[in-house]
Amino acid sequence: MLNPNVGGSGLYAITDPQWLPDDKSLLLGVEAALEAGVALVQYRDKTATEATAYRRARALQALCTDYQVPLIINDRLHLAADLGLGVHLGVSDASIAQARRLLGANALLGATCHASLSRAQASLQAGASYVAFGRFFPSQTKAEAPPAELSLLTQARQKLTCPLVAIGGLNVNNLPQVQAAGAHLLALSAGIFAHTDFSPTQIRMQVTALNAALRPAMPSNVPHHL
Ligand SMILES: Cc1ncc(COP(=O)(O)OP(=O)(O)O)c(N)n1
Ligand SMILES: Cc1ncsc1CCOP(=O)(O)O
Ligand SMILES: [Mg+2]
Repeated sequence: MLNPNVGGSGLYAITDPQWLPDDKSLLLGVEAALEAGVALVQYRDKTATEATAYRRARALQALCTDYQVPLIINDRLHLAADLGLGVHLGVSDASIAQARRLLGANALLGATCHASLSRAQASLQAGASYVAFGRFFPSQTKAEAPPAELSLLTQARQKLTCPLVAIGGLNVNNLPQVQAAGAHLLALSAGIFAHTDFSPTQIRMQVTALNAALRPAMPSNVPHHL
């Protein structure tokens, strides 16, 4: 279920060790985002060892459970399986079909589709719960991510009935146009967590400002699949 605080169309907070480098900043940062209202959290950490990733994911799982917000693991399918969590997979990761088999019918499975509607359709056929397009703007977190045009979201909205995630360089200024183009979920990493001096207060204020920039969801905007 999506967080009712954000009415079914909301923020998807993605962690990154660039912005949240240790256990303490990760947990305080994500808790601040949860307090201010995010619909989904993704634990994305390319550099942690398996043991560290397990410890951090376990702690995030407890935190997200308290706030009744789903936690999704990036890339690490077996970690997701060990903890009974969902997973987000890209073109170079494990396949959606394999993840669906391993994680079962109820797991949240996200698929990166860059700028490809046909990849989105194939991912949904294979069992994805949502599809993610982008990057739509230059990203500090992942500068090399392939670009996509906002009109793709409008086309996807006409062709697909699943929740649509937009990612890449989103911020309080461009959020309204990304939502207006058709995104249900707005995925941000730097736009939530990157600050010169780490501060949960800043993160809380940032998420509050992002939510204020979002138009309330109309009933037809609410994705029913999450
Ligand atoms: C919500 C969301 N969308 C896209 C991505 C990117 O996934 P991927 O292409 O596998 O790249 P990495 O994140 O693994 O670098 C994502 N993580 N989340
Ligand atoms: C993982 C990923 N995939 C495409 S852009 C991106 C990073 C998103 O982070 P930011 O919101 O900081 O651009
Ligand atoms: Mg990946």
